[in-house]
This record gives sequence, structure tokens and C-alpha cells, in this order.
Amino acid sequence: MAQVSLRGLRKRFGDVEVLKGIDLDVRNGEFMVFVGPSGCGKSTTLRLIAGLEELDEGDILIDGVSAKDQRPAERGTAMVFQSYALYPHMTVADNLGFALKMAGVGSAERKAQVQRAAETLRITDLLQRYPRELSGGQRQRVAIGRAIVRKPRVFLFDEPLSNLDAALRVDMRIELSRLHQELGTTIIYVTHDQVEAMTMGHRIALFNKGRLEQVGAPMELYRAPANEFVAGFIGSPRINLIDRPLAGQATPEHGALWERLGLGAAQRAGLRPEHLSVAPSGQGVPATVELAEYLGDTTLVHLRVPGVAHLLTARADGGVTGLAAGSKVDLVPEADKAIAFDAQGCLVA
Ligand SMILES: Nc1ncnc2c1ncn2[C@@H]1O[C@H](COP(=O)(O)OP(=O)(O)OP(=O)(O)O)[C@@H](O)[C@H]1O
Repeated sequence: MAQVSLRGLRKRFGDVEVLKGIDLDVRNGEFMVFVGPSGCGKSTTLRLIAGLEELDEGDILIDGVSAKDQRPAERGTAMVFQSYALYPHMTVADNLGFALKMAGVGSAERKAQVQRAAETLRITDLLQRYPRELSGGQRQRVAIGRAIVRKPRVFLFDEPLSNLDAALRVDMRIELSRLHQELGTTIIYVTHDQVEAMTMGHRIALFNKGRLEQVGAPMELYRAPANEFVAGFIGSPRINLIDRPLAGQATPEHGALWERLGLGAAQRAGLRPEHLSVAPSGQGVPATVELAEYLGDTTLVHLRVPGVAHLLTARADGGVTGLAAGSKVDLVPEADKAIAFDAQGCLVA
């Protein structure tokens, strides 16, 4: 286990400044998820920690020791790539044991460690197969096993599940969380999938354009996003953003909705779909159904309120039916759940 501290990390590729000063402390034994849109710099940060890229400015401390002058092999990190990067001509057992062999570990000890890793990942029956004889999920397990046998101080995962189908991704999410509980090793995990971030991370570091927007526990980012970007990135379906109506120009519906939110001077309100409900006419703010998505356990209702710029999404009970496009309904917001943002898009505390 190790603590990883990033201090003022900066990195450019040619003219493009990809990291514009990243400061972050990853705690001992923590499962830290780096999340953010494509190209925001999360993989570059991971590769800097692994020593696969060189820093322009700043420092990386692993257990308080600067990694700047350490080669990748000296850092005690093990990386798992999206592409698996297995040796095609080697069996699973040889793939797992290769790093140990290179490190001069004897055959009997190597065999024991490979066996242990295979048991942890539940792939003992695959040890004699070749990578081409494995499914995507099995290959990913082998790739993780290869990292485990090295007994790293820090695991670095770069989008390890993105090549798997949806059902397998869910299984592997659970497996990886179990693995972390079992090993207790510090994990830094890169993904662009906010569901993975929410379900697996002790904490999330949300990147955007080479900077960190917010670092915190998943529910902290969900309930108290530092700004509109965080609010919009975390949560599916997306949070509803409702502008304050311009004085004297609001439609009665927009005015009534804003009034119900009770946010006074805020510039914009964020309201999660589960905090917006559909009620019989006369009980709330009049709206028109654009589309209802019946998902079984819930129904997502996309609604138009005259004067409000965007469609609003309400998450209704799965029993709600008969909401044809064009139906008139009323919307009732849970005002105490509304999140207020100022003119700069920052959270109003
Ligand atoms: N070796 C490189 N040479 C030039 N540009 C690079 C290199 N590596 C990354 N970049 C650029 O740096 C930016 C950040 O890339 P990075 O891979 O860190 O993003 P990311 O947040 O991990 O995105 P994704 O989810 O798409 O992988 C991108 O604009 C990318 O094109």
C-alpha cells in the first residue's frame, strides 16, 4: 500500500498544455477514480505516475519519496491497460509468471504465486490456455493477474473495462471492488464512465481540460457539485439545469417553477430527475410531455415547460403509464433538493 501525492503536475505535448497544474493526495489503500470527458488528461496523469511519460513541471511523491528520478520499475506501480497487452505466444500461466521470471524468482515460488493470483481471479482452469482462446473478460482477468503477481504498492488501471460488453462490465466492477477489499492495495483507476466512478471509487477526482474540477466521495459530488460541470457530468440521466427567469420576461410557467424552487438570487438551479415529479393537473407547474421512456422499474418523463430553455427530465415510478407525447401534466419540484449556482456556474453554499 502506498500514498501518492501529485504536486503541481504540468505536461504539454507540442503546443498543447494537457495538464495545467494537478494537485492531489491519494491515500494509503484508497480506491481513487480519475474520471472526465475524453482528452481531459486523466490517462496522461496515470502514465506520469507510472513513469511512462516525463513531467514538465511539478512532482510525484510515492510514500513521500519523489518518483522523478525513478525508473518505472522502481516505482512499485503496476499498470493494467484497456488493450490487455498479453503475450499471445505464451499460456496464461506464463503470462502471469513472466514478470516474476524476469525478476529472477525461482520456478517453484513462481508457480505458487501464479496459482495464488489465478485463485484470486478465479481463472485456475484457464492456466494452460493461450490468450486467443479466452473471452474479453477472461483476458482482462489475466491482465489484472499479471499486475497482482508483481505485488505492487499501487495499481494503475487505464479504462480496463471499456472493451467488455455491458453485462460483463457490471460483473467486473463487482469483482474489482472485491479484489480491492481483499488486497487493500492503493488503486488509481481511470475511466470516462461516471457509473464506474460512482460505484467503485472511495473518492473521485473529476478532470476537465487538464484541471481538477472537484475531488470527493461519490455522493459528495452528486449532492454538492462544486459547479455546473460537475453537476452535469455526474448522474444519469443528467441533472436538470433551470435558468433564473429574466425580470419581466418570464412565462407564467417558468416564473412559477422558479418561485417553487425558492432559490432567490441564484442564477441557475440544478435539480436531479428524481427530485422532479409528475402530478395530476392543478397541483404544480403546467408542462407538456415530449417523451416518456418506460424502463420497467422507473419511467423517465421528458417535459417541456414554456419559457424554460431545456427539456426537463422527471424520474417517475415504473407504474406510471399512459404519458403519451403531448399530454398535459403538472410538475412538482422538491425545492429542498435544488442546487443553486451563481453566474459563474459555481455552487452557492
Ligand atoms: N503522446 C502524445 N502526443 C501528443 N498528444 C498526446 C499524447 N498523449 C496524449 N495526447 C493528447 O493529450 C490530451 C489528453 O490525453 P489523455 O489520454 O490524457 O486524455 P484522457 O482524459 O485519458 O482521454 P480518453 O478518455 O480519451 O483516453 C489529448 O488531447 C491527447 O490527444
